[in-house]
Amino acid sequence: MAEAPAPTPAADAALRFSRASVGYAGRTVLHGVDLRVEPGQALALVGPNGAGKSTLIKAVLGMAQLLGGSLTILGHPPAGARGLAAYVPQVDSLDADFPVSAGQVVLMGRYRHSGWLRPPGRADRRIAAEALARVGLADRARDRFGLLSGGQRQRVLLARAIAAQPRLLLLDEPFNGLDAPSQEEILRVLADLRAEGTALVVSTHDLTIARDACDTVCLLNGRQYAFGPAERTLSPALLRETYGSQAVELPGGRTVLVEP
Ligand SMILES: Nc1ncnc2c1ncn2[C@@H]1O[C@H](COP(=O)(O)OP(=O)(O)OP(=O)(O)O)[C@@H](O)[C@H]1O
Repeated sequence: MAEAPAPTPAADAALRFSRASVGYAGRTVLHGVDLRVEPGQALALVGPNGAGKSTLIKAVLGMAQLLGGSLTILGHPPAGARGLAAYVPQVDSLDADFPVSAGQVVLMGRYRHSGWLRPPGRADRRIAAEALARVGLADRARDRFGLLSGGQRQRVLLARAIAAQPRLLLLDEPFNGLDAPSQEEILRVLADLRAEGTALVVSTHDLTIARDACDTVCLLNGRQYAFGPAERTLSPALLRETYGSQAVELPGGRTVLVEP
């Protein structure tokens, strides 16, 4: 009798939260997080200010505490996932006066490969130069980072993360205050990275980007309100539940977010 084939173990998700609570100094700021992102998929984190979007991203990076449940990155806990994930911070969270060139910022993305004490080698410099070219800024390597436009600085930060060659890329409001060309350039690069199998987590207030550029959406406001395909999750009813009166439904069924 032919032997039954051994069951194939399910491939590890790029990111998985199971009934997770996260916070700081023992205090939970976000609970009930249950989601999964597959390689090559993009997840949008959507919720009002203070909802916990950045905290969820920081938990993946080991910068916020996991206070309950579980969290794995390609099957590893955050402490064992060094090098698998890279982070693109909000551009206005960085000191623009920091006296470094755009090329030097991107090269920082290679330090986890070369180590902080060893100077980056030729291969590191080539990978960093390719990353800068990928975001359309090959000719700006020598420009001072702080003198670039906000959109260009955001693209340099994306290049720094790409240079780290991550399997999971986390972006904290990458489109905030960006000019249209920079936004389009970033969306194009993100689509290419997904096609190569990189998983993305993007926090955003932009419902159009969440719907058009992401497969799944997680609605957050101190807890997870919904997680699932973008077209189902971005419904007027779920947005109103998450945002309260900040979510306004327009004639035609479109929902927009307004400041309180
Ligand atoms: N380092 C920290 N220590 C303690 N509490 C923090 C820390 N960072 C954020 N918080 C708190 O955690 C909660 C969630 O904040 P978080 O920055 O994750 O929200 P967010 O959804 O990213 O908001 P925004 O859209 O305004 O960036 C807030 O109440 C905030 O005050």
